[in-house]
Amino acid sequence: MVAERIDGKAFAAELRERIAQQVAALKAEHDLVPGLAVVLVGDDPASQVYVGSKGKQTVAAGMNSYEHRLPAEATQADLLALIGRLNADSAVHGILVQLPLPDHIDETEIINAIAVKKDVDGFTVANTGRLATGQRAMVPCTPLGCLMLLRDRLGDLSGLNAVVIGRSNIVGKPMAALLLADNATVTVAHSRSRDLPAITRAADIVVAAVGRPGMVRGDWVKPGATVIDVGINRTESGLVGDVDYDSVAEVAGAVTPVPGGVGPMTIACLLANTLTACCRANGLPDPEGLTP
Ligand SMILES: NC(=O)C1=CN([C@@H]2O[C@H](COP(=O)(O)OP(=O)(O)OC[C@H]3O[C@@H](n4cnc5c(N)ncnc54)[C@H](OP(=O)(O)O)[C@@H]3O)[C@@H](O)[C@H]2O)C=CC1
Ligand SMILES: Nc1nc(=O)c2c([nH]1)NC[C@@H]1CN(c3ccc(C(=O)N[C@@H](CCC(=O)O)C(=O)O)cc3)C=[N+]21
Repeated sequence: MVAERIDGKAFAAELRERIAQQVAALKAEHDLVPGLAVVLVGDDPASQVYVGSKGKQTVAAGMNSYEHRLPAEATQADLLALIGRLNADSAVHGILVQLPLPDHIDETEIINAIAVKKDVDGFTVANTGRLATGQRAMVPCTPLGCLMLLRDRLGDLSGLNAVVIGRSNIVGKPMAALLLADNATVTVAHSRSRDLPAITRAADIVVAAVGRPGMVRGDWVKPGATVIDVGINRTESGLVGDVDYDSVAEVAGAVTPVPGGVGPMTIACLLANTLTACCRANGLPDPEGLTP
């Protein structure tokens, strides 16, 4: 058996097309243009690439993009002042502070300074708590993108066994919260988990968000399972995920590639969240099909 290759790149392109149509309607009917501010501190090359493609795709969807690049030496006070200005700017509906931040910056304080309604990453403690308790939240982009791919392939997730490998605040934990809200039976594995291959072999859904190239292999996977690879690892042989694609594809029912899987969905969901934030800021209903 050869697994279906889940084409996240194509799915993301369709999603961006739908978003562009809804953005055009918002402009025509309400004279509103969603605005996304992206803050980048320092000159990390990977972050530069992401921020660049976020800006381009934001504009391509008909929204306004505001880029704020600060030097690596920027202080906590500089960043807090910038976020304060963006919070008060009515043209800005979404704010994203690219992570990681330099070591001298208190990341938690910066994230929680973002207005909850403009927190398009869903990283503030308020949105995290809202997601965990089933209240209307801004949902982190990467897990939201993974959920869309899973629902598209599997339909109703009720009762399925899902294993999330990784428990970070930005991927693993919100992924687990979304799967639980969709009535999956959720296991969260991490570096202290014992016998990970046995845990994943019981799963109908595996989401790997670890940062270890090729960790999940074919003999870790239940035949027919759906495997979502969040990992982005830069190696000598190029960009690879946390899943050993070739061996997993011999066993799984479907698997996302890297590149071309979850990554493009992350950026499309950032645009989705920016549109959602703009609608909510103006008392309009949530856009169709872009929220969980
Ligand atoms: N495609 C996309 O859009 C995105 C991709 N990424 C990528 O996803 C990956 C994960 O990112 P992120 O969540 O931020 O990473 P973190 O480093 O914050 O978290 C990694 C998690 O993996 C766990 N882990 C580490 N080693 C093992 C192991 N041997 N066995 C089991 N679990 C292990 C850690 O466990 P413990 O908690 O015990 O330390 C931790 O919970 C990275 O490759 C990152 O680049 C991230 C964001 C977006
Ligand atoms: N505040 C914040 N929010 C984030 O969402 C955030 C962040 N900080 N810091 C870094 C991580 C990582 N991340 C990715 C986005 C797109 C791709 C992506 O488009 N990847 C392409 C390949 C890109 C390439 O070739 O490098 C793909 O997988 O096909 C990957 C990773 C968002 N992150």
